[in-house]
Amino acid sequence: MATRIDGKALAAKVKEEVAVEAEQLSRRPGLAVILVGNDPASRVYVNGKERDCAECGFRSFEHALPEDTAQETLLGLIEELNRDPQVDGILCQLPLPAHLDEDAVLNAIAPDKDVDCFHPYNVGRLMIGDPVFLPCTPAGVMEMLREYGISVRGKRCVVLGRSNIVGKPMAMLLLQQDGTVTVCHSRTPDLAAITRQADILVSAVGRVGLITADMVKEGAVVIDVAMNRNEAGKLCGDVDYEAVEPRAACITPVPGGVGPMTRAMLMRNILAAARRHQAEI
Ligand SMILES: Nc1nc2c(c(=O)[nH]1)N[C@@H](CN(C=O)c1ccc(C(=O)N[C@@H](CCC(=O)O)C(=O)O)cc1)CN2
Repeated sequence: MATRIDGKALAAKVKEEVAVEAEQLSRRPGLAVILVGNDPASRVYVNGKERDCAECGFRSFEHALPEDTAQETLLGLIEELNRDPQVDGILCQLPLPAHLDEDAVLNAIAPDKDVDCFHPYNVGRLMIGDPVFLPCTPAGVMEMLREYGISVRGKRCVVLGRSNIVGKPMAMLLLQQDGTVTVCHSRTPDLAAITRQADILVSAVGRVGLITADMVKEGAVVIDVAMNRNEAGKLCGDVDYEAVEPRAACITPVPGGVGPMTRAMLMRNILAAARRHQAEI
């Protein structure tokens, strides 16, 4: 039977640590959250982040904008928040409505307030191994591996998905801890032949039931980053949990795995931003 990696419990522990450290600061850290439009899932995630902020003793400033918000309006708000000394971190909830230029929006956030670690400057710093912030979802995965005593060094790591938010930075963090990393994507032929070699398998594709038992090596660590809804509308990842669990050494559930860790790592980044801002004054 595999060890179930409990992201919910670990996230609670991380947030408690962040709250204790935040008490040492001379000013409460502040997060500005921008939500454009009416996507119900985004509303749930934003509410969750605001709750996390309260638990950690942070302030949160919500900016909910209508679906038809113009690009210039959004960029104007970000400029204001970049200058606001009460705001340590700025987060623009994704996805944005289709008429908005996501790259231009993310690039407008000041790198020292970019607690999602999406700005090209911060992505570059991550690439060269000198990060300002760690990207929340991949950092959450690394924290889970560390907490459960899973060393990456010398391991064959396979990452499924090549998004800028998860797949690419995930591969980079595994590489920086001396993993031998392969990134697979929609054009990868014979996916199963590669996933079967993985000591650590990270799936971030977004397809229900993608990872079946025959694709997993006996004793592998299986990390499911995806958040899908199955036919019954139930939240699930890419991994067929019931089938894969008996083959794995360790496995993350969905929900209760990587998702809560993403939020906890965001709190760490806000704390780090606030510390830096307060040291500058
Ligand atoms: N600006 C950002 N936008 C988005 C990000 C992000 O990191 N920054 N990631 C995702 C959504 N996301 C955070 O924003 C996120 C999604 C889900 C969870 C989570 O805790 N999931 C729970 C289940 C929640 C539920 O019941 O619906 C779990 O897995 O247990 C956290 C963060 C896209 N946008």
